Amino acid sequence: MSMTSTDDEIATEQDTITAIYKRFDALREKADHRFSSAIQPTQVSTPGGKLERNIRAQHFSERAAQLSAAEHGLVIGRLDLDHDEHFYIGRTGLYSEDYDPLLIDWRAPAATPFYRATPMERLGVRRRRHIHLKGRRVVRLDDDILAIDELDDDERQHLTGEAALLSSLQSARTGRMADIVATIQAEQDRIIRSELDGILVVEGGPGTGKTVVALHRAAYLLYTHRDQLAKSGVLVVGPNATFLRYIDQVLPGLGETDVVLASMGDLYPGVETSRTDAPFAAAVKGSLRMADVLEQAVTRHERIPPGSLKVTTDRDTYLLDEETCQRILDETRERAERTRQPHNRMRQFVAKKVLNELVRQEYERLDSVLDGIDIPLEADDEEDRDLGELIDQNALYREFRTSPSVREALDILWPELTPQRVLTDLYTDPDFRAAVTPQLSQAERDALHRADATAWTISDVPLLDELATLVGELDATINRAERRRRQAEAARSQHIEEQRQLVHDAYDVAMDMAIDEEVTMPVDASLVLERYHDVDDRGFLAERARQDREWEYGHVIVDEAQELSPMAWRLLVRRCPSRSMTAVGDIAQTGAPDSPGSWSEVLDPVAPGQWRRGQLTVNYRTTEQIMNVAADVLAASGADAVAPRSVRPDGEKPWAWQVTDDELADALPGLVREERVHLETGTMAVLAPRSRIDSVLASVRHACPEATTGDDENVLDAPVAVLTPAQAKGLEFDGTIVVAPDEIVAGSSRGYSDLYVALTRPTRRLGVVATGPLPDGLAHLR
Ligand SMILES: Nc1ncnc2c1ncn2[C@@H]1O[C@H](COP(=O)(O)OP(=O)(O)OP(=O)(O)O)[C@@H](O)[C@H]1O
Repeated sequence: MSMTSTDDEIATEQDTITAIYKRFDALREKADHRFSSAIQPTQVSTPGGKLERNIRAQHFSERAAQLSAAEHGLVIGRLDLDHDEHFYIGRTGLYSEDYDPLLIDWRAPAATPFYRATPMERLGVRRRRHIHLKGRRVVRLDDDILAIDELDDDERQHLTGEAALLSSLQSARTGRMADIVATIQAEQDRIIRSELDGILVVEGGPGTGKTVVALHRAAYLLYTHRDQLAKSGVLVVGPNATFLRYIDQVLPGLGETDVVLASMGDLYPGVETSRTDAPFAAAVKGSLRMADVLEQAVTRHERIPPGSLKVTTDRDTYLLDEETCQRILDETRERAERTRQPHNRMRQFVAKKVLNELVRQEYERLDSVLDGIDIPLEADDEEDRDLGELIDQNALYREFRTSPSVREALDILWPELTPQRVLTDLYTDPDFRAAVTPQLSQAERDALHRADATAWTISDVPLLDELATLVGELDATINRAERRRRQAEAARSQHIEEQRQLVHDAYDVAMDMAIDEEVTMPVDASLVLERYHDVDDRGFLAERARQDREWEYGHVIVDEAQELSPMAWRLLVRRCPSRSMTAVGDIAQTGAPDSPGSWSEVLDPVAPGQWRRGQLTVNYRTTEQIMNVAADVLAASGADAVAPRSVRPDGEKPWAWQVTDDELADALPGLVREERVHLETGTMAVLAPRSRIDSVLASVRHACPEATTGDDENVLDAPVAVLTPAQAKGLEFDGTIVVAPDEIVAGSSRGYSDLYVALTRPTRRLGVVATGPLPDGLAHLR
């Protein structure tokens, strides 16, 4: 076996690749064709016929999209096994016309050795070959020979080892994250294929692939647990909109579309925000104590007015004294607790109690008027023959129920609440706030104050969501939903026969699809039915999930998870009660001053005993030279964490430049120009403390007029991005200049973490421009 990619070998592989693409084209054409015929107007008007058409249209459009996503770099490599067997690994699985496997999907169990086999643990692999394609042309082969004992000396000298990985890491960045299916490393593969259940916390320093691995895990889980996840979808939560744009091509590129990408500010339907609070206010809002505060804030709206509550109707005026009100509230709360009903749901119950009381009082009044008639004490007493004959009790109830005065009384005792209203009261009314926050200090209480209560922030989203579960839907919404449910129920029973027919049809469609795609596994008809049945009414899964606060996802992936507050975790667990989650993060990169110091602090309260850890130890982004600088800063910060080891020895020397404050504006354009010359085509960022962003942008624009800041949604496409370290979190650039590192450190109690984040963004070149003393750890750069 030879390890060099001779022209002969390339030519041989080219023949195979050409044959695979030929088959691929045929399948793609078939999917396109099936899609076109599925969307043809049809004569069939039965529900079964429409269903079949919908299923076909959506299925084949998805299949066509999946195939189209797989076209670029369709074949990843080849595994040569013991006993002269071999097969090809690709972005999707393909069968020949005779049902022989042509290409194994990278997520299939059979592909695992491609990522995990090592010379020490060969897993039956003799050679792993990475096939590099340009379009459909084979341009290079990189071989890892694992059966080293069988090699002669000459062959050993040609060992290419990690050539494929290194060439991928050294390529210039585009401003968008790319997939890594060709070069997933063994420790990453273990995390990607880790079981679905429970919360997997993936820890790892900067650049260890936490984000990219989490996204490949989503693709793997959707492939492996399709039946479970296709119905419920996967939610990926990232820190901000720029980050989501940075990663949004990865999953579609892997053929997966049933994924919702959102930041915390998007997770409460109807409120979309990227506004942040001051760090102290954010810390108070994120604290677990807010769960109690919100509960008290809701209870506080259930009020007993001092004195008596007066109800005036056309008939008379009635008084509900304090004792009666108290009894009604006590009984309601007791029932709410027993039946676990939210506040708004109990309003009907309160109304019933109030009406009973009014009817009782009316009977009493009539008793005195109709002297001599035997009046019962309880209005709903069935024994009440004499009075019952005189009064239409139902009419009396109706009369009270529709009285504006009764409604007003109810609004005092048990008002209908919205999450927005409760939070507004908490933020704007100091007396209300003081009453419901006995567990907060005065400073914490004051931090909650806000003049414009509806200027919702990211930290408000978990609070609104928590309140939504405490108050429940409004009556009107419930009634609407109830009406809809009843109509649907009626429609369902009417069409029971048609429904049976649908299942029948779905089964036929499922079988057809199995045959069309030459898959040997039968497709599950009930899954087909569930997945596509209401396509017409409610749109695709991701859209439906995004709009529904009560949607329960099959799996949730959380990036930069170290930044999430305990209240945010409570929201996420509500979105995924099964707690099947992947949380990736690095405590050493935490920016928020009060954020948790350990994973157990945040996860034990929401998922005790249900979470486990995975570790990534190797940095694939940053060169060794740059990582050494970052590691010094990490050590100087006194953090326990150890910086990850870099696999890239190919780096250029980081530099530091000292200027005075006055010189900075003049110096920056020259430095930026020089860096861009070094980088040639690569991407670049200038990272600065928030207070300097405007002035830095102004001077960078002298060198590069298209430079822009993190507030611009096109920042990832700009040749130079001017960002704060917080905005740069999770992103990467070929070159980075860090401005005023001492101010970044002094900016918050987590300033060293921010500097560590800033220093670990570049893939190739790092420069530091200081206007003050260089912080510990950077001193020797000068
Ligand atoms: N196996 C791999 N093959 C090729 N590239 C890889 C591999 N693993 C990681 N990378 C690349 O390394 C870079 C860093 O990955 P990623 O952003 O996922 O790291 P991270 O751990 O999330 O970093 P940070 O915590 O700093 O945001 C990305 O460009 C990613 O594509």
